[in-house]
Order: sequence, then C-alpha cells, then structure tokens
Amino acid sequence: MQISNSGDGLLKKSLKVACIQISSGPNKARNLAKAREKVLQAASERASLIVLPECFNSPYSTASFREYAEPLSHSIDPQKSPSFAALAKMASDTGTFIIGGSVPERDLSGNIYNTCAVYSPQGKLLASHRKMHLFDINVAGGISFCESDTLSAGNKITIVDLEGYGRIGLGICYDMRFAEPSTIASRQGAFALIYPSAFNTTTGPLHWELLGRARAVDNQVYTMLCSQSRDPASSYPAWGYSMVADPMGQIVAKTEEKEDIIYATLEPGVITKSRTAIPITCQRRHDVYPDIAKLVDLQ
Ligand SMILES: NC(=O)CC(=O)C(=O)O
Repeated sequence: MQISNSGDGLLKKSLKVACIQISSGPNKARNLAKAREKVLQAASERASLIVLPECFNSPYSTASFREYAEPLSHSIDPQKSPSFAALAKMASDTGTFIIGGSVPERDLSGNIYNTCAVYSPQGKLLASHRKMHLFDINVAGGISFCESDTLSAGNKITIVDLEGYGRIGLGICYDMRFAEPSTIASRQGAFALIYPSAFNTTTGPLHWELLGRARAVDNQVYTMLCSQSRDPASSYPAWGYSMVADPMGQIVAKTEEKEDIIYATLEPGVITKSRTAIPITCQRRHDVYPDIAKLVDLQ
C-alpha cells in the first residue's frame, strides 16, 4: 500500500472538485492541449481538485497502449514524458491538485501499466496508481476487451494525502468493481474514492451509477467517477455520465455522454452526519469476520 505523506483522515475543509469529461483521439498533442484547456476552465471556476478521465492522452485500445506509453519519474523529461510533464504544468499553472486520469506508463523493463499520476498545486508528483484489476471481460453480444494483452497490473492500493484537506483513495475504472480496496482506503481515513474511467456502452447502463453509489454507501465517503465522453466514431465509445456521489449515495453532480465538466463542493460535515445517522463504522462484527483493513501491510 502506498500512503504519500501523512494525514489524519476525513475531509478537513470544503473542497470544490471538477470532473473533466472529454474523449481522446490518435493525436497525443491534441489530446494534451484539450485536457489543458479544460483544466484551465475548471480552475477558473475555482475548483481546487480536478480529475481527468482514463487514458486521456491516448486511444483506449490495447493496440495503442505501447505506442503512447511514457516513463514516469519525479524528475520529468518533457521530451520522453510529454503527458506527465503536461499534467505537472497544469497543476502548477493553476495551483490545483490534478488527478491525472491515466496515461500508459512504461517501466524500465518495458512493462506497460495504466497509470494515474497525482500532482500537487506546486506541480510535484504526490503519488501514482497503476490499475490493479485489468479490464478483461467478454460479454456475449456486447463487449469483449482484454487489457492484459498489453498491460501489466499494479499491485498496491493507493491512498494520497492532499495537504490541507485529507486523504483520497484512488482506483482506475475496473478497480471500482472490487469492494475490498475501497473499504481499505476508507478505513484508512480517505474522505473520497476517485476513479478516472472509461466505462463502455454495454456495462455502463447496468453498473456505472450503481457502482459509484454503492462504493459511496458502503464506505460513507464521497465517490467521483470521471469518464471519457462518448465518441461514436471511436473503436471504444465510452459511456460518459461522470458523477459525484455523497456519503449517503445521493448523486450531487452528473452529466450525460457528451463532453462536459461537472462540479461539486465536498463538505466535511456531510461525512460525519451520515456516519452518525447510520453508524456502520462502529457496528462491524470483527468478532465474526476479519477486519480487512488490518490485514494489509501499510509499510
Ligand atoms: N473500462 C474498464 O476498465 C471497466 C469497464 O468498462 C467495466 O467494468 O465494465
């Protein structure tokens, strides 16, 4: 498990957030320029935390990941890592926390990961999350996708301390289907679970909102699901419908399938209120089943 810096848990003050719903195409420079334009727009609306969608710099296709992949490090070379450099600059130019959607990342051994990098308002790399559960599914008459054809899976739960606010738990798209990491992040004090995503039009109508609201209610935290927008001309038309749910599972911001930016203000009192009203946080039966948050090595 990665915990960057330390923090005492829940949301410490109001936080205006934005999810940028855009789609990516084959031109990396154009994808980066569009992301930057939207981040500047969200910052001008006074959002302090801005989320981009999964694979915002490349087509969402197993055939493309290697070609668009970049190395990730604390000292960025903009020639080798233009997407990560662009994210760092977006953060420092706007003074916001940037949850950098995801970018195909190449490690020193040549493995490729689907990676979300998080930057501080000073443009410093705070943490990175490699998609831990690869999107390998085959729904008859619907969608077949196999990320593991080209991607390797990450192997850690990512919790990030956002200085002055508290902690967030981070996952990428398919990761949200797995309750355990969200429970562990929440029990370690995250106030929000954030999922840069690119769901699809087969599973989207069935599971997208359900999962976003379920993870919020399970854990009594905010959830933020930031999708790619739907491009009907793409080989992978994404679902869209980016949303923010509150700790009671109510949707507080949402959009439809087109390009858009959604905003919400996360309030600390809301988490406490829901946990006081429905006290599941102190009603767990760890005399009957194990406390999974304690089974994970915090390092
Ligand atoms: N694209 C994903 O990673 C996940 C998805 O579309 C789904 O779970 O369905």
